Amino acid sequence: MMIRIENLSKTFTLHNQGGAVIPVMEGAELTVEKGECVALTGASGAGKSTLMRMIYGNYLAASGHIRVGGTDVAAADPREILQLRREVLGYVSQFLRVVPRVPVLDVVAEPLRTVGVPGERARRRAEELLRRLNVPETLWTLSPTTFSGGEQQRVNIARGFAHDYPALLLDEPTASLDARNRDVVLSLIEEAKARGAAIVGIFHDEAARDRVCDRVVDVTGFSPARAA
Ligand SMILES: Nc1ncnc2c1ncn2[C@@H]1O[C@H](COP(=O)(O)OP(=O)(O)OP(=O)(O)O)[C@@H](O)[C@H]1O
Repeated sequence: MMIRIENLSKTFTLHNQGGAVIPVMEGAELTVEKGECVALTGASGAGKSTLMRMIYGNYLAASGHIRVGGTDVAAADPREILQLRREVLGYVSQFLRVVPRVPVLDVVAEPLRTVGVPGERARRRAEELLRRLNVPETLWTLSPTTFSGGEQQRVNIARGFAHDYPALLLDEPTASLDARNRDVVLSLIEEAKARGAAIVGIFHDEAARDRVCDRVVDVTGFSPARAA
């Protein structure tokens, strides 16, 4: 088991609405084995993004456990969460957070450098991913600030797959990609599974979901309304 969520609950406190406390999740349970990819489903507002943010440690849990490898994210301090994100838990978001003036090659190689991979090897891995994702070589030395949406997304994916994270969160990884690059991303996901990564993702692209996901979990089942 790589990711195990136990009896997880979440409330939001609306400070601008008299401190109203809204329960959004209750008693959530989810286990993702090594090499398994689980898709979160449920209508808009059901809580897919909230669950992903909780696993990544962005949102605090009201109670319960979120075990990723040997760390309980629900109880970890910020330093432990940062270490987990560097080494164990990757997150491919929908959008690249562009750092001004950092060239594409460094953006992609950075997660590898952070875990101690030597410069030359990190650069070769970055080049390999950029080539596979059809990012033209003429762009590699530029900052992605001015890139198109699809180009930025491909840089983002290359960065997210540079280090072989044991656990991965994918937020609509094929959104805004053409058929050819969509296929490359699905292959990267399949390769990550084959080397044993545990993956949780949101896939609105149903054909993509059917191809790479082993299981679908509807987060509607985690909503407190059901228990009430
Ligand atoms: N920071 C927040 N403060 C208050 N309420 C929030 C916050 N984030 C999410 N919510 C509420 O929690 C519920 C779940 O939202 P979430 O974004 O997780 O849904 P989702 O399933 O990802 O939806 P979508 O498919 O539209 O992205 C919604 O009712 C939303 O309004």
